[in-house]
Amino acid sequence: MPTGIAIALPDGYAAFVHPRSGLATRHGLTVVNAPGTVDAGYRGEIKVTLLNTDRSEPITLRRGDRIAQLVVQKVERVRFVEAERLPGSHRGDGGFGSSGGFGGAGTATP
Ligand SMILES: O=c1ccn([C@H]2C[C@H](O)[C@@H](COP(=O)(O)OP(=O)(O)OP(=O)(O)O)O2)c(=O)[nH]1
Repeated sequence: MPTGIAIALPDGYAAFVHPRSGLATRHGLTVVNAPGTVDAGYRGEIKVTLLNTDRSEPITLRRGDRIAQLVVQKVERVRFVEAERLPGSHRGDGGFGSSGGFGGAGTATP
């Protein structure tokens, strides 16, 4: 969805295109690539990749509708350093779902 908006962010910042909770909750409308990343050097039009997840109800959008929200944040520049091993942590290498927290069928954890 075109927005008609172009911005020039200072170096060291990025903007993130987030869905709006109200549209998501009431209409199932979300942003596919949420959050969309707008790089500091980008000078084109900001576009919003909307997805209507409601398979039964179409949604009509009109010019001026507030379809997303833009969050501007400072971002760190990092330098990666190769290491033989990483410092320990409570989680360790436990991956997706390893910390529990929901009672999916047959996967209950104490
Ligand atoms: O929701 C979004 C996400 C990105 N952009 C614009 C700004 C961003 O700077 C540019 C590229 O986005 P991104 O870096 O996510 O794209 P990519 O798929 O990694 O390709 P590339 O960086 O090669 O363009 O597209 C939008 O307008 N809306």
